[in-house]
Amino acid sequence: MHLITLAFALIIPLYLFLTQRYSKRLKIPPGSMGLPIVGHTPSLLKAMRSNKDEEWLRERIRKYGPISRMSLFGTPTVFLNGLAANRFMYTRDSTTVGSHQPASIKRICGEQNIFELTGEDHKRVRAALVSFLKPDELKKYIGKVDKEITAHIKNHWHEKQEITVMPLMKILTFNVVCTLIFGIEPGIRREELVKLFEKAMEGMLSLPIDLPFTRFHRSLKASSRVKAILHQLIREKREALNKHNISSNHDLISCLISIRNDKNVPDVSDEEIVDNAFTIMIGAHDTTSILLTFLIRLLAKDPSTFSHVLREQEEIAKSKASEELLTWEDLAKMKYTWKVATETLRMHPPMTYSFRKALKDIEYEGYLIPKGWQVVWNASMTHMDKKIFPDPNKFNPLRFEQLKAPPPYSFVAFGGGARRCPGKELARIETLVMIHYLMKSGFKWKLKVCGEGHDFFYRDPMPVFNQGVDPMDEVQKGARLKKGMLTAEFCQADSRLGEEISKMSKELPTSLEALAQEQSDIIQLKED
Ligand code: HEM
Repeated sequence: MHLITLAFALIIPLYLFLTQRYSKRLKIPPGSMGLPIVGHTPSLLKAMRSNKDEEWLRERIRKYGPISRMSLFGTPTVFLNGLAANRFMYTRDSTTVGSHQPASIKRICGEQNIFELTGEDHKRVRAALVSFLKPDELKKYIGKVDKEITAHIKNHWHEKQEITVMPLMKILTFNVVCTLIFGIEPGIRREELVKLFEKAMEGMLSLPIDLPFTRFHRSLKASSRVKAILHQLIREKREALNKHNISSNHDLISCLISIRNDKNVPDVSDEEIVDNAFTIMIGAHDTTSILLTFLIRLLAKDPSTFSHVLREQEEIAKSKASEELLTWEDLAKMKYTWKVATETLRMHPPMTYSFRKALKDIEYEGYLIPKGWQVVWNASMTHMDKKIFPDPNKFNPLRFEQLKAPPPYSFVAFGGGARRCPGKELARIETLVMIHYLMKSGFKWKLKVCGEGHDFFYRDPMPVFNQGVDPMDEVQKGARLKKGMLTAEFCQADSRLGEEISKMSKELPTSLEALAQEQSDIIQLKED
C-alpha cells in the first residue's frame, strides 16, 4: 500500500511536469522579418562593408536580447549570441542541426561542398580531407611550404622599400594551396585560377539573383570556369596515377581520387572532389592570408612583441645550416610566435559568421527555432567579451600563456564541434614558416600612410583592408626610412585597384609576380 502511494506521489508530479512542458506553446524569438523579400540582408551587408556589423548586431541584442528572429539571404533566420549559444550550436548532433550556407555560397561552391553535407556524407568526405590535412601527413609537406615561402620572400620582399601586404599574402597562400591541394605548378593555369577565385569570392554573400549585372552572376560564371578546370585536372591526375607518374600523396586531389571504400570503389565522387577542392581553396587561402596580414600589422605596432618573436626565431635559425629547410620539430619550438598568431585571431578572426539549419523544431532558452529555419551566429563576438578576455581591445599574446585556458567555445576562430576547421594545422604551418623567414631575413617594417579614416578594414564577407591605417609619426613627418627597412602598406587588392591598373595599362600583367609588382608600383606612382 505504501509502495502504491509512493508511486503515485512520484508519477503524478512527473506526469504534470512533462505534459505542462510540452503543451506549453513555445514562442518564436522576438524581432521582425524586415523588408519584403530582401529582409535584413542589405542592412547587414551594408554594416559589414563599413565594419559596423558587430555594432549592428549589438543594437539588435540591446533591442531583443541574445536570441532574435530576422530574415537573411531570403530565409527566415534566428540569430543567437554569446558563449551559451556557441556551445549550444557546436554541440548539436547532426539530426538536429544541419550545416547550411546562404544560397549564394551553396550555388557558388556547389551542392556537394562540405558545408552542405550532413550525416554520413559529411563524415565520409571530412574523413577523406582529414586523411590529407592531419598533422602526421602534413609533416611531410613542410619542405614544400618552406620552398614556396622562401621563393616568395626572395621575389616580393627583398630589395623593396615598400610592399602591399594583403595582395602579397593572398598570392603566397594561393601558391601554397595550389601546390598542396591541386598539385599545380606555377604557370598559366595558376594565373588563370587566381583571377577566377578572386571573382568567385566577390559574390559569396550576396542576394542570389542571377542576372547579368549582379555580383552573384559574375561569381557564378567564374566558379563554373574553375570547376571545368578542376574536372580536367582530375582526368589528368587519374591518368598520371594509373601510369604511376605521381603517387597518391602528391596533393589533396590525388589523395581523394585514390581513396577507396571496402568495396574497392572510389569513396569520394568527382563532383565531391571538385566542389570541395574549390571550397577548400577559398577557405584556405583567404583565411590564412588575412591572419598573416593582421599579424604583420600587429607586429609593426608592438615593438616588444616583435622583439620577443624575433628572439624565438633567431634561436631556431641559429640551430640550422643556412639552406636547411624547417622541420616539424622546429615549428614545435615556435610556441610564442603561435601565441601571437592566436591573439591576432582572437582580435581579428577571418571568419566570424556560422550558418546552420534547424532539421527539427528546436527549443533554445524558452524559444522555438522552427524546423527549416536558418540559424546564424557571430561566434567570435565572445572574443571581445571582457568577462572571458579581460581588456579585450588590448593586443596581449601573454593571455594565452597563462595557465587558465579560456572556457570551451569562447575562442572559436577555428569553429568548434564536429565541424571545427580541419585546416588549422596547415594554417599554423604556413603562418610560422612565413614569420620565421621574415625575421630570419632581417626585415623590420612600419605601416605606411596611404589613406584616411579610422576603420582600416571592412568585411566583404572576409576582411578587406582600406588604404591607409594607423599613421606612424616618423613616416608622416617624412623621416627617412633606414636602409633595408620595409614599409608595410595595407592596401586593398580589390576591383577599384584593378580598374586603376587597367586604366594605366591596357594589358594586364600576365604573371602573378608581375601582378604583385604592378600593385605596389601603382601605389608608388600615386604617391609621386
Ligand atoms: C587562419 C586560417 C583559418 C581559419 C581562421 C579558419 C576558420 C574556419 C572556421 C571558423 C570553420 C568552421 C565554420 C563553421 O562552423 O561554420 C572552418 C571550417 C573549415 N575549414 Fe577552415 N580556417 C582556416 C584555414 C583553413 C585551411 C588552411 C583549410 C584547408 C586546407 C580549411 C578548411 C576548412 C574546411 C574544409 C572546413 C569545413 C569543415 C566541416 O564542415 O567539417 N580551413 N574553418
